This record gives sequence, C-alpha cells and structure tokens, in this order.
Amino acid sequence: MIATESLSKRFPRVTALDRLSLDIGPGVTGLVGANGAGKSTMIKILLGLSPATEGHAKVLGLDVATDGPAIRERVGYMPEHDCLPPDVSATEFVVHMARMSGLPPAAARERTADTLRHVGLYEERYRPMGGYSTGMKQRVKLAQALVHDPQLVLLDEPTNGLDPVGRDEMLGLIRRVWTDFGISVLVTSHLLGELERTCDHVVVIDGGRLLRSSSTSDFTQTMATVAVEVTGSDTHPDGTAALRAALTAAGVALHARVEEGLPGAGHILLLEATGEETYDIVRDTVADLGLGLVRMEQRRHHIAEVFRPDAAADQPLEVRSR
Ligand SMILES: Nc1ncnc2c1ncn2[C@@H]1O[C@H](COP(=O)(O)OP(=O)(O)OP(=O)(O)O)[C@@H](O)[C@H]1O
Repeated sequence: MIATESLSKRFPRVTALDRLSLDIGPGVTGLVGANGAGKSTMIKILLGLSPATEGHAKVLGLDVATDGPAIRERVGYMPEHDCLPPDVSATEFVVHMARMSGLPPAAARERTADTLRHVGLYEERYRPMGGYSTGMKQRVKLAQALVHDPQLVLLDEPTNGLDPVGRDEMLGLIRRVWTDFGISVLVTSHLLGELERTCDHVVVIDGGRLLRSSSTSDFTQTMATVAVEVTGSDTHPDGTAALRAALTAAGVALHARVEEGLPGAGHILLLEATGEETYDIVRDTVADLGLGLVRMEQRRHHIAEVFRPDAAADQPLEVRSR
C-alpha cells in the first residue's frame, strides 16, 4: 500500500522526516508519534501535496513525486484540523466532496447517504455543521474521506478532541472501514495505547525517525500490562492474595506492586500478558476460586515507553503505570 525509502523532509530549521524507510501492507496501520514527530508531514508527502527533500515514496504503486492527482483519486484524506464550512449541512458538504472526486450527481448523493449512515450521522446530517459537536465534525471528516470509495484512507489524528466514549466509537468506525469495506487505513495518533486495539500494524516515529515498525501483536506480546481487580469470597476473604497465589502457580508473571482499588475494595494486581491465553487463564482462575471479577483491563501505554524500551524493561511498574 505504502512504501518509502530514505524519505526525508527538511525545513530550514527543522528536519521533519529523517531517512524514513517503511513498507506498509493492507489493513489498519497506526502511525504513532508525539506532537511534532512528523506524522502530518508524512501524510502530506504521501498525498503528493508536499515534495520530499530526499528519498522516494510510493502509494498504491504510484510515485508521490509525479502521480499526486492519481494518488488523490484513489486515496481518502481526513485532515487533523477543523476545516468544515459552518453554514452548510453534512449532506451538502459530503456530496460536494464526492462530486469533486468525480462521482456523477446521483451516485454522489447515494454514496453520501450511505457513508453518513455508516459514520452514524442521521437526522443531523441536514443541519448546518457550525452547530455540530466535535464528535459529529470528526465523523463528517471521516465520511468525506470515504465517500469516493478509495482503496486507502489517511486519517490524521481522528480521535483529537474526543472524550473517551467518542474516541472508542471513532476507533470502532475506523476498524470497520477495513473489516466491512476492505479499505486500508493509515491512522495517526500520539497515543500508542488507543491504536493497539484498532491497528494490525503500528509504526512509531520520533523526531522524524523510525523507532519501530511491527505488528500490533508483537507490541502487545512484549508490552501488555493488565490490571485485575477481584472481590473476596467466603472461602477466600482476601481474594487478591488467593488470585496472586493461583496465577503465580499457573506461570503468570505478576508485578510485585499492587495498586489500591476503590475505597473499601481490594487491591489491583498488575500482570504481564504474553497473549490472549493470559486473559483466559485469569478468567478461569477467578471463576475456579469463586471470586467476583471487578475489572480486567489492559493498561494504556504512553508513547514514552517505546522511546525508552530499556527503561520500560528495567522499571515496568513506574514506566507502565497510567
Ligand atoms: N511548513 C513548515 N515549515 C517549517 N516547519 C514545519 C512545517 N511543517 C511542519 N514543520 C515542523 O516539522 C515538524 C513535524 O511536524 P508535523 O506537523 O509533521 O508533526 P506531527 O507529528 O503531525 O505533529 P502534530 O500532531 O502536532 O501536527 C515540527 O517540528 C513542525 O514544526
């Protein structure tokens, strides 16, 4: 889908991308980096909107230096910043974008209705967008990226400004762009944790340089910390201690430290998941002991962990806690 070779972008005072070589296949790929890491610059180069200073890049086999218009016909783009005209409705806007992409009027209207339904905008789609919430605006931006049925969409920080519920909904929609429609996705974020659940592959950049590019399962296998909280039972009044003993016996790696649960409740155990089977072991062990499972959640990783993998290994408790 995307291949870059020694791709660089140098501004007079800043190197935004520094010899980045990547090979991104079909599916959902996350491009993760702190603010200023070079994510938006990369997207603009891939769309053929901004020339690279050095190196090469191909999108869908097309050269970004010479085939920009052909790339933009086949690729959808969701920009990071608010760019919606306030006085037109979502329907009018998305039809306009579909027409700009070359769809005839009837097809543009039909595709607009389908796409707005897909992103979860119903009656509101006839209202001026100036009155929309951030979540609704993000959905319109996603819809206009999809309306011409592209092979690939580039989504720049689609969860920006959303509350946790809105973020989860947006991530679900993004996942379905691939699973339901077969459209590949490159999505940027500054949070590795949120992309882990959505992406098949994650690319991490820092200061324009490639830090890591690997499948999400590789990330989670090496870096998944899971928090588990249980209630006690008559047989096991200290449920946390009973669970710790049983999980240790089952070979699960537990952190020595525990976190405090809610007032009056027990402690929260932290453990390292090596794969899906760890979750099954925890669930079965809790059931076997007759304890109540209050929570079992994967801890969000901050991008800093990837910047300092050695530190993360040495001090998992500090670096990995939320
Ligand atoms: N047109 C420009 N002129 C000069 N410097 C630029 C320009 N565009 C981007 N930069 C710089 O290049 C670096 C990378 O910027 P970029 O916008 O790609 O980062 P980002 O990872 O997308 O971060 P953010 O999410 O904050 O936009 C930053 O230091 C930025 O200041």
